Amino acid sequence: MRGTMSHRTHLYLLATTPSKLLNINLASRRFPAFHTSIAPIITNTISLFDLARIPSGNGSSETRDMSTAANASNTPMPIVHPTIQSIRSMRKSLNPAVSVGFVPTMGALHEGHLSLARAARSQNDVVVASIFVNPAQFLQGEDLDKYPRQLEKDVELLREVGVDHVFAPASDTMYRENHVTYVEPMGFDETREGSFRPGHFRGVATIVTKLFNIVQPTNAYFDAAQCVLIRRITDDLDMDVNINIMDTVREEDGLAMSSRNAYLTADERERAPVIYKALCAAREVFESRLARGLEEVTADDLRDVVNNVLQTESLIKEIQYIAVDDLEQMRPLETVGSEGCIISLACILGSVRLIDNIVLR
Ligand SMILES: Nc1ncnc2c1ncn2[C@@H]1O[C@H](COP(=O)(O)OP(=O)(O)OP(=O)(O)O)[C@@H](O)[C@H]1O
Ligand SMILES: CC(C)(CO)[C@@H](O)C(=O)[O-]
Ligand code: BAL
Repeated sequence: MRGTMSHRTHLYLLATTPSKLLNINLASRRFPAFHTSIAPIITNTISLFDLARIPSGNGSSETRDMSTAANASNTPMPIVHPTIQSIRSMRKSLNPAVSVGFVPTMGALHEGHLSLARAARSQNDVVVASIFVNPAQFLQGEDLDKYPRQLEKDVELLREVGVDHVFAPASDTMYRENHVTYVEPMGFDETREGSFRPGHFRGVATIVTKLFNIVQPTNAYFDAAQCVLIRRITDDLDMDVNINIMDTVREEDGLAMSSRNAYLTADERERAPVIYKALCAAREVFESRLARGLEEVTADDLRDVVNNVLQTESLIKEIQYIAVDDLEQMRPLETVGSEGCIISLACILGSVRLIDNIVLR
C-alpha cells in the first residue's frame, strides 16, 4: 500500500494545471483499467468527477443509477483523502443542491457497514465514507492497538458499493497537539454501556461532531446501536444533518456483524449466535403479551428471558448487563408499552466482549 500510495500522490502532484488534472481524472473514470491499476487514488486535490456531477441550474442532480453502477465491476475507485484540507476542498467544490451521504466507520468493513453505504448511495448524489479508528472512544487497556486495520481492502469494498470519497485521516490529523475540546453527552456514562466504558460516548460524540463539521453531510447513516446518541448530539447542537438509522445486519445464524467478531475463535464463533437468540426470545414475549391485550411488560420480565437463554451457554463467562431502555434517551425503563424500547446487552464470550441490541416496538 505504502509504495503505491506515493506513486499515486506523485501522479497528482504532476497534474498541477486544471486541464491536466481534468484529463487524468476523466481518463481514469472512463477507462477503469487505468484507474484500478493505480488505485485507490490518494489525493489532496478536488475530484473533478464531482464537479462533473454538479446539478444543473434547475437544481436537479445527476445521481448514479446504482442498479448498474454500484454493482458493475468497473465502478471507479473512491478518492482517498488523508487530510482535512483535501476532503474540505472537495466538499466546497460541490453545488449546494448536491446531496452528500456520509457513513462514518472505524474500518475493517463488513456487510453492516456496506449496507449503510448502499443506503447512502441510493439516496444521495455524492457518497463519503470515513475510516478512522478513533482513540478518544477507547479506554485505557482496550483494543485500540490491535483493532483491525485494512485500508486498501476497505477502499475496494467501498468501490464495489459505489462510494465516491473516503476520508481516512491519521490520528494526529484529527487530534492535533493541544486538543482540549470534547463533546460531552451528559448522562451517557450512566447508561449500562457507558458505565462499563466511561468516556466512550464522549469520544464517539466528539469524533462524530468533528466528522460532521468536516464533511458537512446532508444525510448520515448509522445503525441502532448509535442512534440515540447521534440523534441527541445533532438535536442538542443544532446540526443540519438528517440521521438515517438502518437495521443491524447479521450473519445467517443471527450474530450481529462487527469488526470485533474477528477476535472470536472458531468455537466461540459457533456459540456466539446465542446472544441474538436471547434477544429474540425477549421479543417473542413482548409481542405475544401485547397481542394478548396486556398494555405493558415489565423490564424485569424481559431481562429474565434474555438472561435465561444466555445462561444456557457455558462459554459466556460474564453477563455485564442486560439493559431495557427508552428509545429517546437510553434511560432505564421499568415497564415497556407500545412506545417500545431497546434491549442492549454486553457479555464476555470466551475472551471476547460482545454487544448486541434489539429494538422492540
Ligand atoms: N452489523 C451492523 N449492521 C449495521 N450497521 C452496523 C453494524 N455494525 C456496525 N454498524 C454501524 O457502522 C458504523 C461504524 O461502526 P464501527 O466501524 O465502529 O463498526 P463495528 O463493526 O460496530 O465495530 P466494533 O467491532 O468496533 O463494534 C456505526 O454506525 C455502527 O453502528
Ligand atoms: C460512529 C463511529 C464511526 C465513531 O467512531 C463508530 O466507531 C461507532 O459506532 O462508535
Ligand atoms: N461501534 C462500536 C465502536 C466501539 O466499540 O468503539
